[in-house]
Amino acid sequence: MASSTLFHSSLLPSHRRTPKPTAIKSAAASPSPPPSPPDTRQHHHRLPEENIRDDARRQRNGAPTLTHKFSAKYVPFVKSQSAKGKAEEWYSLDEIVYRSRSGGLLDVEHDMDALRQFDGQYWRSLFDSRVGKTTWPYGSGVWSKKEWVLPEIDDDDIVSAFEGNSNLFWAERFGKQFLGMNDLWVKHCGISHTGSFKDLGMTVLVSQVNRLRKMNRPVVGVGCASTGDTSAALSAYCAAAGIPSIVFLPSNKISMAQLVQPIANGAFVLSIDTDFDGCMKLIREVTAELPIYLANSLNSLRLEGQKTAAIEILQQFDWEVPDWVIIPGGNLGNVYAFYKGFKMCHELGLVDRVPRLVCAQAANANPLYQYYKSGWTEFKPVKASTTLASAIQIGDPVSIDRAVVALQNSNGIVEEATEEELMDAMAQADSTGMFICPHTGVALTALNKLRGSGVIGPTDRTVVVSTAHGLKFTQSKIDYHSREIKDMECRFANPPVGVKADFGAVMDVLRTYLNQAPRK
Ligand SMILES: Cc1ncc(COP(=O)(O)O)c(C=O)c1O
Ligand SMILES: N[C@@H](CCOP(=O)(O)O)C(=O)O
Repeated sequence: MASSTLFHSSLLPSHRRTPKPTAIKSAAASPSPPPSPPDTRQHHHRLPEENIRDDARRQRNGAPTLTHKFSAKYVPFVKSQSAKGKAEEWYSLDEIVYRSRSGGLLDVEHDMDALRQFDGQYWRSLFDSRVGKTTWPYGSGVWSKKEWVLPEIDDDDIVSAFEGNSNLFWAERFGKQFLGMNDLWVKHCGISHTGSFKDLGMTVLVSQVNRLRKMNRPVVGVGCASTGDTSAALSAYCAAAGIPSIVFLPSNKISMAQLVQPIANGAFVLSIDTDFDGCMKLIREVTAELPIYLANSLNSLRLEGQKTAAIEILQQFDWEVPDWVIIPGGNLGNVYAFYKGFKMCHELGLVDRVPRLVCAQAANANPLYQYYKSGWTEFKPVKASTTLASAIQIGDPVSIDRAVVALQNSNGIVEEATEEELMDAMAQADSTGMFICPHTGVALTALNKLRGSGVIGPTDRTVVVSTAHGLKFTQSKIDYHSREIKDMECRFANPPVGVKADFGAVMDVLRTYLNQAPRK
């Protein structure tokens, strides 16, 4: 599935458009510029054996020495952001560590003072200058923000499929017809190399593993537990770099399209007779014993890549902040990644606020929703029941604390969707030209409910994050359109009509159809 970049600013109401930034902060005010993108125009006489990495290397060698250094490190994740101070406990990103001394989560902390030496206009212009190029590694939507992601990694160590730069789709008809909205957008993170947003995080994690292996650190392979998308991304990026990957999958709980991805990419696939939470427990135990690097979002490196989708949304709106961003949640790393991306843009002066976040869960796997409804008083993991949104069938999310920070600091909301609601929402969206996954159906249901209650207004600029490609979940669509889902009316089913190979019979069904078909 090819990634595409569509900037729809010309479609926006004119009051929503802002002029493109032109100048960067004056040299006198800045100590020294961060790396700017290589000018590939000088290098169209590439030797036959050379490639884009060579172009980038040559460009670096000719560049003036940079006195300015950006850096990042692991620090313990703190729930109360106001309690954030100078962390006494920290780790280099070259260490293999997933938990703080007290057993809590870690976070990647950037040297914000160094980044702050450059103003928001500078960063906006730098990021904008890299969009749509093939320059290594900036052709990737993730690595086009390299200074904010993994500033210290050598470009040669990066493993990238030029992920990101995904389409921000103006859902004109869906918004108008089903929600009475005129400014609804769908960020298609699933139109990506392996068909989900996981590519954004995996390029970062596998690149860092590549670096660690070159440094002779003990990493024999990379492993994850998965509901199908993390495993697909992990196996593809590892295969590209020649690194062994090991995936733990709950048997019979992921789609066929997802299962075949790691198999085809040469991963060592374990199909385990448990659910995702059981696989997650096992991979944590295994990675504590063996030199297998943990690739789930418990590993905070992943979120550094995933946060770039938030930055990209702002960029695609010419750095205007949408009112709402709605994200389906399972293991709950992504909602925090979005928050982090928005917060960095705010703190570094690219935008003036963060949008309100909504996290949407399947009612059959809703521990965050229940926690939210309790007024954040009591978190209880649940036993997740079967849901057609199978990638978020998770009852004990590892990033629960991160999600709470993201929601509390963005005046956020948590919503839930029943099986019927999420499938109907998916079918309605598909009927307007999309082809979304059931998880995006969960997010659209949340939007529907918040529109219904008036919390989201008709003109609010709203972005729904679509997390995976619909082609990964065709069986659920087939079952819906065949009305073969137990206890579900399948109101918007559109089954094919069987007809004899006979002109009269074909004409009869066409006449009936044309008499009933809605006219525009
Ligand atoms: C397609 C899809 N959507 C949404 C999610 C939820 O993301 P997170 O686990 O970061 O909450 C996942 C994975 O969990 C997923 O694979
Ligand atoms: N949906 C995920 C579940 C695991 O999430 P992760 O972000 O912690 O890796 C998957 O596809 O496996």
